[in-house]
Amino acid sequence: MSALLEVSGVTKAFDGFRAIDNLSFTISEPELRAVIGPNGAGKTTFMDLVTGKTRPDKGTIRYGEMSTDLTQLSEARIARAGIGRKFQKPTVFEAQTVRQNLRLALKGVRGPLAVLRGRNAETARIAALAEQVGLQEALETPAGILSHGQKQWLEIGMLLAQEPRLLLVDEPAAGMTTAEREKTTAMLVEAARTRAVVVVEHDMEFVRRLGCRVTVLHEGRVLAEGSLDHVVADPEVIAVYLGREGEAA
Ligand SMILES: Nc1ncnc2c1ncn2[C@@H]1O[C@H](COP(=O)(O)OP(=O)(O)OP(=O)(O)O)[C@@H](O)[C@H]1O
Repeated sequence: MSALLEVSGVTKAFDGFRAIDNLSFTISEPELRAVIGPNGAGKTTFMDLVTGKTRPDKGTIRYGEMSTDLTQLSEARIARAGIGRKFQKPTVFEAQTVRQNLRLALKGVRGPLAVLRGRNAETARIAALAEQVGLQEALETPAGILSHGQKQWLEIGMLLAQEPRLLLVDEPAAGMTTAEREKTTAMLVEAARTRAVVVVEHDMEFVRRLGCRVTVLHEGRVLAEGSLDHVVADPEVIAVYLGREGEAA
């Protein structure tokens, strides 16, 4: 395990308000990491900064062996460097089948996999991806009639087709049934065996099942980090996050 992403002293303010405030933390490769925190903690802004959608006012985001500073790269360059992002809402091509969606995703493959040629190799790769996301029985199904959970899995499959080194996933469990959540957990755990996967999630049960290191953000900074048991026992985390959720319940 070595550092793949190193966020150092990153600050981003909107109209004087610091959404990210001198944020520093590291993600290893491979690793599965959960990022949690109350509304407005800066989770989305963090992902926007890593993917180049937003530029920081200060700080660096170093990535890969060459410690490339992502804050200097365009969104397209960052994506080509192997950083994939899954937004909360699935964005699959509804009129296309699962197979066609996966085929389209493979067309955008970067690097050594671009040499993947011939129908057999492509068919095998699509079958493997479909199996990875539990859609092997649905290859000829139009994406539009998949369940919400299946659409999310298809999109995860489409991202995996791009062989990302770092995959950012925003609230994958939202709107899923319990059975779907369990399958999603297994999928993310498996994907993180060979890459870094960062999951932003509100659902604590889901985070518990991921069984990974957890980073708690609050007011744009790391409030606590460690196992879920460690962070949920932290008095500051209880005060700003768990306590608040408890009140809302
Ligand atoms: N483009 C923007 N302009 C102004 N303020 C912004 C902008 N983007 C984010 N913010 C503010 O920055 C803070 C952090 O927002 P962010 O969306 O990153 O939090 P979050 O942890 O993802 O919250 P949630 O869990 O609600 O999605 C919030 O107070 C938000 O209102």
